[in-house]
Amino acid sequence: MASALKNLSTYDETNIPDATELKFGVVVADWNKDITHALYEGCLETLTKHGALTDNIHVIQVPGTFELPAAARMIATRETLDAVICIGCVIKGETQHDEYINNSVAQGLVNLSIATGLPYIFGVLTPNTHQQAVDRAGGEHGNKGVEAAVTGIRMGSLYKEYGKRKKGIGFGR
Ligand SMILES: Nc1c(NC[C@H](O)[C@H](O)[C@H](O)CO)[nH]c(=O)[nH]c1=O
Ligand SMILES: CC(=O)[C@@H](O)COP(=O)(O)O
Repeated sequence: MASALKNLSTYDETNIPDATELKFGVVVADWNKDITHALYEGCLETLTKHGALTDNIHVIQVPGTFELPAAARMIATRETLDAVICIGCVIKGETQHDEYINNSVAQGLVNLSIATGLPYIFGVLTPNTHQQAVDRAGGEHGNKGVEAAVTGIRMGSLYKEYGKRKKGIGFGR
């Protein structure tokens, strides 16, 4: 459903687990900093609103959206996490460069999620114009960072419950 029809900041708050025990990685791209920092603020505010502790939110910055999967994997290797939220904004230019970035990052994060079991959240805007990005980074269509945080909490809670093998049974954490 288009963001114009479903505000990105609107969600059922009765269907959100408590995040107090959850640990998050948050990776933020520097490109389009005005947008990505607004997304990050929305994400952080939502995580803490639902109980996440700031000590359990590990934040790193990368040059661009294309670098999100690699950095997400790095932080997931260094820290014991329940979800990794990736934040970026790729604005269409004159060439197809945006498509290569967006498709690669989306596939890369899905591959990481499936291969490791740990949830990697695609908090990336892929607008045609800067205004479309503004509208989705706290503007008239809400904040994609809020949506990414809600997804991270829900998926992180599932991972904590179901994603880790019981000790002594097979591989994995
Ligand atoms: N044009 C945008 C980029 N481009 C940079 C790439 O993400 C990457 O850093 C570069 O290709 C080197 O690997 N990145 C964004 O996040 N947003 C853009 O609009
Ligand atoms: C999506 C991008 O990397 C963008 O800056 C590239 O712009 P262009 O396609 O005009 O080179």
